[in-house]
Amino acid sequence: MTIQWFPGHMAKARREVTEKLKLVDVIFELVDARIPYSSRNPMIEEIIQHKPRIVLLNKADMADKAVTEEWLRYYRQKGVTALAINSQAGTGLKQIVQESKVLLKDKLDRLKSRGIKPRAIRAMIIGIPNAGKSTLINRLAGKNIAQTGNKPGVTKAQQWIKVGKELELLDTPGILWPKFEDQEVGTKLAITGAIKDTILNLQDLAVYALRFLEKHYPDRLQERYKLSAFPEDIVELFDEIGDLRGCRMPGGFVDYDKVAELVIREIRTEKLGPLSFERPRDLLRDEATDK
Ligand SMILES: Nc1nc2c(ncn2[C@@H]2O[C@H](COP(=O)(O)OP(=O)(O)OP(=O)(O)O)[C@@H](O)[C@H]2O)c(=O)[nH]1
Repeated sequence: MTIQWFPGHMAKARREVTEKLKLVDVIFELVDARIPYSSRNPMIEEIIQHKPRIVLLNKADMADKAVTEEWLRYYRQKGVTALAINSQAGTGLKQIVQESKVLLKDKLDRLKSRGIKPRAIRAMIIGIPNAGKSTLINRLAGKNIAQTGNKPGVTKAQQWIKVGKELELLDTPGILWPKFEDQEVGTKLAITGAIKDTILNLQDLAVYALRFLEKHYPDRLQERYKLSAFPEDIVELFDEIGDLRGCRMPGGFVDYDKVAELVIREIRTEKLGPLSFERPRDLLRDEATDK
């Protein structure tokens, strides 16, 4: 979905989420497991206040397993419940209900002690565009309710979706904006396909991605593009990939736009395997330098 996040739109999105907050016991904050930091709303804590929250690292099938484990540990250390899930295949979803019960145990016990009949836990999903909110809603509902893909959701009366006996989910998710004013965040969102009609230059994206792969996944890069060694100069790397894949302009020169497009497409379609573009240790380093 392409949303123009003007201040007015942000205020409206925030208002909508705040309104719905009153209806639920717990928030499911959906992020992209490949970029858990960049795919978050920068104001999420401020917006949801003290509402219990579970962070769902979605698209875990596309992320580096070992790095996802690091993220889970990172959240655990912060006292935040986090789960790795794949909404498309439906893996990890049972745990969402279990963890919600754990998180809300005190509240439910309190209600019970006051003689209030136990009721289902009420939840809503919040996330930035393309995080997989509709896919998750449909999976949890067990049928096609929310519209998936990259189109704006259809506005309709709010409904509760029953997820077994113990959970009720708002059928419309809360959509919030990412921290796109940060250039690196924008780049990662574009590489992972969260920003579709990118205003960022494709060659810039590919340069960033190739440098990142060189550093963190050198073997996969080498294998995919049959590189004998890593050239010092990024232009040479573009040349090698272009030569190998026949990305040429009419005169026979390497077409760098074509190389960039190819590299980004192959990353998005997992031709280089599952990749994670940020690690908690980068974040911890940033937090340390901020102080
Ligand atoms: N591989 C993989 N793809 C997923 C997963 N979850 C969602 N997707 C894909 O990600 C894309 C976006 O999913 P949506 O459910 O439309 O995302 P959304 O958050 O509702 O998006 P908006 O409507 O733009 O707010 C779709 O192409 C989904 O098929 C997942 O766990 N794994």
